[in-house]
Amino acid sequence: MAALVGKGVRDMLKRADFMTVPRRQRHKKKWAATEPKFPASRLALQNFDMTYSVQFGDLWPSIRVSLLSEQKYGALVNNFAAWDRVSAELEQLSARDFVNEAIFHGEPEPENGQTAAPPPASWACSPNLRCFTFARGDVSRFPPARLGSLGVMDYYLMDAASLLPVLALGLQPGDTVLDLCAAPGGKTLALLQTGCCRNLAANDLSTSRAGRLQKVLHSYVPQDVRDRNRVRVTSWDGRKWGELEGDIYDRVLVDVPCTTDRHSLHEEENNIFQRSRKKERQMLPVLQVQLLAGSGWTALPGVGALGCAGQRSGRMGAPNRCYARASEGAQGNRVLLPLRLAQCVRTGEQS
Ligand SMILES: C[S@@+](CC[C@H](N)C(=O)[O-])C[C@H]1O[C@@H](n2cnc3c(N)ncnc32)[C@H](O)[C@@H]1O
Repeated sequence: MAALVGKGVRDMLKRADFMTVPRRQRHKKKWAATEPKFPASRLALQNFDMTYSVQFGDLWPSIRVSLLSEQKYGALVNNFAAWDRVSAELEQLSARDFVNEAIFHGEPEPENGQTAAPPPASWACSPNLRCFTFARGDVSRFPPARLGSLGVMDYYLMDAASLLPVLALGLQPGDTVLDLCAAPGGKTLALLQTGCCRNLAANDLSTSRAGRLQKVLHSYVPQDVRDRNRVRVTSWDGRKWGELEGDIYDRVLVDVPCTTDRHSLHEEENNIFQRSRKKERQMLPVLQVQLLAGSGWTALPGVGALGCAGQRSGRMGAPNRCYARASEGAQGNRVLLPLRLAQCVRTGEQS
């Protein structure tokens, strides 16, 4: 019928149709058209259901529950405080040091009768990290950290899974370390706790976030240790780090910006799944790869993970992953570790 009616008539009909609509309804219609279809947090969940159900398979429902539940913290013991007293106090709360348990008392019990995969022969964990968590199903909270007798805070509350990249980096005494995307500083602090850093460069593009990182360092690390470890905080664009300093570090942690999944599921404010941030979200994998490249990462034949990060770009948004690069031994072998949420599940904690 549209083909039979001339343009002038169609315009007239449109105008007539418009004029028959009462004023209030007209206004309502316009408002409804500009309103987002659903909240960013719902869009986030939809995205995660599509992406992660494929990536994590049977594990996804339990990860989903944990992401939707209240965050459960781990208490990273500050070795620059009276760590033995702090550990004892945390034990009194019935919390357990999951790092110590995993390293010295073997792998956690495999679930559903599955056999736990043996750790790779080359696996070397960063030493001296102590992080307490409450047992599965125990939703107790840690009291806020306090200033200890040595003038620094007792422990740092963080997502226990955030410790995994630091453990996986396998720091050795005397290492020079770069933390390329460091703020607000949980992992930087953990790197210092190992006691292995001869030099630590902590960088973050955002000056305000780098300021938060400085505050964390001041609250947790004594001045002489900061001086001794030559901790340097910068606010450069990590994509250009290679041009500025070249490849001079033994260990590099690149904790790339990501879809901050828990935040995206719980908060509308500053949510990367807002429609206005679609482009930014789609570009995240590109930024992640640029940061990896900027850190001096060179893709080796057979290392597919770097490509993966790029391929997963637009459709679903960026995968939430931390990448750690470590040079190993004289051959300079590099490992790229896509640390997935599944690993948090293996620690027996909610991520
Ligand atoms: C996942 S957060 C890092 C969290 C931090 N590692 C921690 O454990 O507390 C990613 C960080 O990357 C920073 N960032 C984004 N683009 C960057 C760039 N081009 N160069 C350096 N840092 C960047 C963001 O400001 C953000 O603080």
